[in-house]
Amino acid sequence: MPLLNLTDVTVSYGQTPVLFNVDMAVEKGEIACILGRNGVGKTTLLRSVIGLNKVMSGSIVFDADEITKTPTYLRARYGISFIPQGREIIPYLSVLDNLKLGMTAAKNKPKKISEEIFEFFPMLKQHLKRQGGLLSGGQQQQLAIARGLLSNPKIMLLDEPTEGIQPSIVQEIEETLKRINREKGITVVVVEQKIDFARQLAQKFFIMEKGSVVANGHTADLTDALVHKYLAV
Ligand SMILES: Nc1ncnc2c1ncn2[C@@H]1O[C@H](COP(=O)(O)OP(=O)(O)OP(=O)(O)O)[C@@H](O)[C@H]1O
Repeated sequence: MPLLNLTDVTVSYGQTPVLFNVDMAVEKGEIACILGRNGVGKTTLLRSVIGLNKVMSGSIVFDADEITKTPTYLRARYGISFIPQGREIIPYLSVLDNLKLGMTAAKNKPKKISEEIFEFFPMLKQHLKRQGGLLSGGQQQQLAIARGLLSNPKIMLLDEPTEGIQPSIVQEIEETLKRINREKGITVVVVEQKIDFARQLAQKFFIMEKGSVVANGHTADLTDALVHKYLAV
């Protein structure tokens, strides 16, 4: 059984439907990417999985539990972590306090930040007392991923983690996500615009167009023809 399974999911903003009959299955331990041009519904899809957008019809099953109507804070406790577009670091809180926010979402709330976090993100240890808003974009993205990891998730959903970030940090983020996946067995779903990053990171892809999944498969089969048809601008 897939870890995350969306069946026939439809989502609207007011009267305007944005996702139509979306089917998507992500297996435990895999890294999947969701691709598509601007405005096709990728963010809405991730927000629906964590419960920030209401599903009008269809079902979302996570780790054998039906969660379609489950409130967001419970989905977080079940093990879904969402790292939003734009990172949403609290600018006036210290790096340490931003990290602690992640722990509040966990099921068994840890008492302190485990050293493991700094093995994945050594940079954060040097900046614990700094205000989150003073970090660079790339550092804030790493803080957002670390905060997401502190909720002790089974799956991490990341919305455009490389947006506006310099290439060397993009590379670092790719390697860290692979390590988190490999060493902790955490399933990863990434919405991405950078095709090369997606190809290198993920084993599986889903392409969306106009609110529907129109192609999916192994990233080895993400051909230039598919990229040209659905992703080229
Ligand atoms: N809060 C909202 N109210 C109304 N419509 C919205 C809202 N948020 C998004 N939309 C619309 O829903 C559609 C899907 O948007 P969404 O942000 O999910 O797409 P996306 O693929 O993530 O785009 P991008 O790559 O630009 O982030 C778009 O037509 C967008 O204008």
